[in-house]
Amino acid sequence: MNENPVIVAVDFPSAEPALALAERLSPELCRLKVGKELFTRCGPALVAGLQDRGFDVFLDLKFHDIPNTVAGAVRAAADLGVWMVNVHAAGGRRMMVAAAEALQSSSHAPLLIGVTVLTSMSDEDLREMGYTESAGQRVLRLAALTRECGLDGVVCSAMEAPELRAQCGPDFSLVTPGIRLAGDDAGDQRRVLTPADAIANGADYLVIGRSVTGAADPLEALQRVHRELGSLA
Ligand SMILES: O=c1ccn([C@@H]2O[C@H](COP(=O)(O)O)[C@@H](O)[C@H]2O)c(=O)[nH]1
Repeated sequence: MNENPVIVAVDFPSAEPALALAERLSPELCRLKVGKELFTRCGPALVAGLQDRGFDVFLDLKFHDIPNTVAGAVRAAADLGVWMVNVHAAGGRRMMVAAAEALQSSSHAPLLIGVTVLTSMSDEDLREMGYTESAGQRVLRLAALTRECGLDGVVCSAMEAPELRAQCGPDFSLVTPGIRLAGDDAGDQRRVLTPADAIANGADYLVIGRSVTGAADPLEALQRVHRELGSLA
C-alpha cells in the first residue's frame, strides 16, 4: 500500500471552512483535493494557502475541451505547483497527448490523471446516454487509451481496480473516489466501496469527501480510515 493513500476532498463554498479543516488535519495523514466549487470561488490563493500548510494538492478540475485549451490549462495547473491534476479521458487521444506534452517542459510536473467514468454513474445512467458498454467495460477501455497517451493513471471506482491493475500494471495510478466508511450514506455516488475494500482491490489513492468532511469530528473520521487500513496505530 502507498505510504499516504488518503486524499480528502475539500468541497466547501468558501476558504474559511477549507482552511479550518486543513488546520485540524495534517499532511502526514492525507493530501487534499480542491475541486470545482472551491476553486471557482477561491482560486489559486486557496491552493497556495493549503500548500503553505504543507499539503500536497490534487487540483480536480477535470479538464475536458479541445487539445490546445486543455494543454494550456494543465500548464497553468503545473505553475500552481499542484501535486496532481486531471483531464477527462473522454476528451480523446489528441487531447490527452496534448496535455501530457504540455507538462514535459515543466520543472515540477504534477501527476496527470485521466477521469474514466464518474463514480456517480451507474450502468443505467450510461445506457440512457446511448452507451452500450457497462461502466466497468468503459472504464477499462478509457484506461487503456489513457495509458497509451502517456498519462500517469486514472480516476475510476475501486470496484474496477482489480481488472485495471491486471490490464495496466503496477506503475499506473488508480485514484478512487466513491469511498464511504461503513454505514455512511452513499448520497449521489453509485459505485462505492469502503476504504479497506478499495485498498484490497488494488487502489493507490482513496478520495474521501463527505465521510470525513461531513463527520462531527473530521480528524477522528480520518483516523478511523487509517485504522481500517492498518496505517495508523
Ligand atoms: O469519478 C469521480 C471523480 C471525482 N469525484 C470527486 O471526488 C469527491 C468525492 O466526494 P464524496 O463526498 O466522498 O462523495 C468529490 O469532490 C467529487 O467531485 C468523484 O466523486 N467521482
